[in-house]
Amino acid sequence: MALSHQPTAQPLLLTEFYENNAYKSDRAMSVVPHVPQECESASKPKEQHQEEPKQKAAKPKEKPSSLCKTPPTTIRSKNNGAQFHRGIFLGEGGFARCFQIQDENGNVYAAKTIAKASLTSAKTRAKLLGEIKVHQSMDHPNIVKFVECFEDDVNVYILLEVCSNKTLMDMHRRRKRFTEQEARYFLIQILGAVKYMHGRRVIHRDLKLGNIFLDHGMNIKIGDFGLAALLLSDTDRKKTICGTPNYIAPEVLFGKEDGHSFEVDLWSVGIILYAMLIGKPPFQSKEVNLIYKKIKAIEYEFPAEIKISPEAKDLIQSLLNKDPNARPSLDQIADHPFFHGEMPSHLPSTCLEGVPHWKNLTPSLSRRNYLKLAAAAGIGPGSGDANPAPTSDMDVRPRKPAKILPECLSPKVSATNIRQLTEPPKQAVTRKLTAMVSKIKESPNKPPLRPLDKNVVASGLPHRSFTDVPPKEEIYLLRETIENIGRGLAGKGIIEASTHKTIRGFVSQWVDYSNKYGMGYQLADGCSGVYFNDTTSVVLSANVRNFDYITDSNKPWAGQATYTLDEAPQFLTKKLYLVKHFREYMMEHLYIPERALDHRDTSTDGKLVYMTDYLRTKQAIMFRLSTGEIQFNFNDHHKIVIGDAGRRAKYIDAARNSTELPLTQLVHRAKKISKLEQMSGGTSYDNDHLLQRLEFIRITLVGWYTRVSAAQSKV
Ligand SMILES: Nc1ncnc2c1ncn2[C@@H]1O[C@H](COP(=O)(O)OP(=O)(O)OP(=O)(O)O)[C@@H](O)[C@H]1O
Repeated sequence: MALSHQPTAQPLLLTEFYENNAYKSDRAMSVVPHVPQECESASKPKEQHQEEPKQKAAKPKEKPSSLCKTPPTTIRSKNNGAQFHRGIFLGEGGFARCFQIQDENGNVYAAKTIAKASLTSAKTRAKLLGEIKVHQSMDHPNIVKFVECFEDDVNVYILLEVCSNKTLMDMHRRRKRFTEQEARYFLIQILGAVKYMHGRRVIHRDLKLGNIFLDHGMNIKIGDFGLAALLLSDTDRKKTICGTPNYIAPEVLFGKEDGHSFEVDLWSVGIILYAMLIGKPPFQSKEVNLIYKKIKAIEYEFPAEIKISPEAKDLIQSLLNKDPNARPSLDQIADHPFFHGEMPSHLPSTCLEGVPHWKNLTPSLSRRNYLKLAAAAGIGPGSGDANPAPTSDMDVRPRKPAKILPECLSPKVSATNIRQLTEPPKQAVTRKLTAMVSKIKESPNKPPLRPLDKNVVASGLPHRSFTDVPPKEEIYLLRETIENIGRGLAGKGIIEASTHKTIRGFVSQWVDYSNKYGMGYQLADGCSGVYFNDTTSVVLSANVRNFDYITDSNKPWAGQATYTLDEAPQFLTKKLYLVKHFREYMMEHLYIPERALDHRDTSTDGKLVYMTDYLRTKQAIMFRLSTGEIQFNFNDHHKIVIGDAGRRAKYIDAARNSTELPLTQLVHRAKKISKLEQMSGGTSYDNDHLLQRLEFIRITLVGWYTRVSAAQSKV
């Protein structure tokens, strides 16, 4: 029976099982066990800018997250029977693995997945329940949205909004330092979120670059409430020593008697600002005990070689004050002269990779941007008192209606129960196959998403030449399977289920220089591009006046920014040069009159079409385009483009005769030709091998789908 958690008249109490009790989880080293007052414990941190130096560990312990196996493609909630389609792997922490997940309405979420096998202790379960309850009660534009949580036989899933640009830590690793404009932009949103939390009496206690996520629009989303604490009253103090060494406030480490309160988050904000501008946290050291010694003595410096404004220095110094009560309040921080500097209205996703440049950020425009951002985050002028305390218990109860929480988190569940729950059902594989087959029989229009060809599943690569005639029993599945794979890939965010009913993109020429740079191509609309080996792309418009730069080209969260050639950022000089070079080469050596084919201009929505992936096999080369279309160029110059998630096809024969039609019709035509071939004694009727080509496409897509799935589940 599911355990229902009704809101009670009591304030939400974050389970404090670890108060005065060292928390021994390996989880991301966010908790420092038994930090001695004089810091005698020593351990070896990571070499560079580590957020989480290693604890003193007598024997290496497996991370609880390693118990979390990749969930099945279709996840069924035990709570209400809802089904979700599992997508790509997003990341791993100490406790959880995170996957993209899609519900039946097509909504995509990040599913923080925790293996039930890692929840054998009552403390761990209580801790997770605490995290869920606190996070569930949060509703702020700069806090990761909590959607719901549920369980299946093996895992607990926490559904969150997807933060497609990962964390500030990931961006920091690539960039090393941020500009003051970026730091200002991020900081105002962080302050707004922290003010909101504190207003609801929640201390985060683990604010750090790695727990600050970025959504697709480069907006801050604070996440991971695993160490959050709720203060029950104004005089309530917390005494647990917890946090991440580089970010931990002195009163947490050394104020055991007095405990700590909201101000620990302000300290972490100071560390975050320093790290964003200087490139590493202020007290970083190779030894954890040295970090603590430096924190105790507030021993840090501003390296002379790194230029930062006196306002930034002043703000950092005021936040890194040993006396928690002397630290400025959140609204005072937002009012600091540091925020009088240049403030952009938004950040382009290209700043994930390189230093952005702004033109004309005048003081009045910056002020307007600041006011707008501050208002949206609920901080700064006119946003009310700093840290408004809730006046009644109501304020700290979950906002959302009562939810059914995972049964396995009930205090009544024992470790043995959990183990029983997590044991894999016997003969699961056989059952899955049987179910798959009967599903095909019962519902020929809705075959399952799994590949059907066992050899392909095993090798992940096509194993047949397209001139082989496919076995009869496979033919009837052809259309359904292509459509199906299309849908599967669309579900994984790999191709779009297009709203365009016609095929738009078409690669007219290509040059494979992937041993050094990448795949160069020219599209039928006259644009030229290179898919670089680092998965970024640059596409040049047909008139060679502007270009688009794409990060993570092969990912659903690819970032695309447009520049004119005159304003090309410096970090793109080399890539731009290569694109022009490839273009000239293709124009000079490869020009073939493919453009005579009737292709529409694909760049009408302002963004240029680009290649998102490619695959070469012995018989064909396959290109995937940002329009969601997949093009197959066979070695004998026949081409087939599959679009609209497998519902539409364009067929171009060797003489460049082009036909575009629903895939069903192409399959029908192919079957007819095949029949005629058989009637004419098995010899080729028109040399098109159309059915075989489609079968080749099906198998390649199956193989590709399998490889992508395997790569995404490689954990
Ligand atoms: N909302 C999200 N959107 C995108 N990716 C996410 C999201 N939440 C988590 N991730 C990814 O999953 C990883 C693990 O998540 P998270 O850090 O919350 O797990 P954890 O085990 O609780 O972490 P920790 O060890 O810090 O306690 C993150 O580092 C990130 O890469």
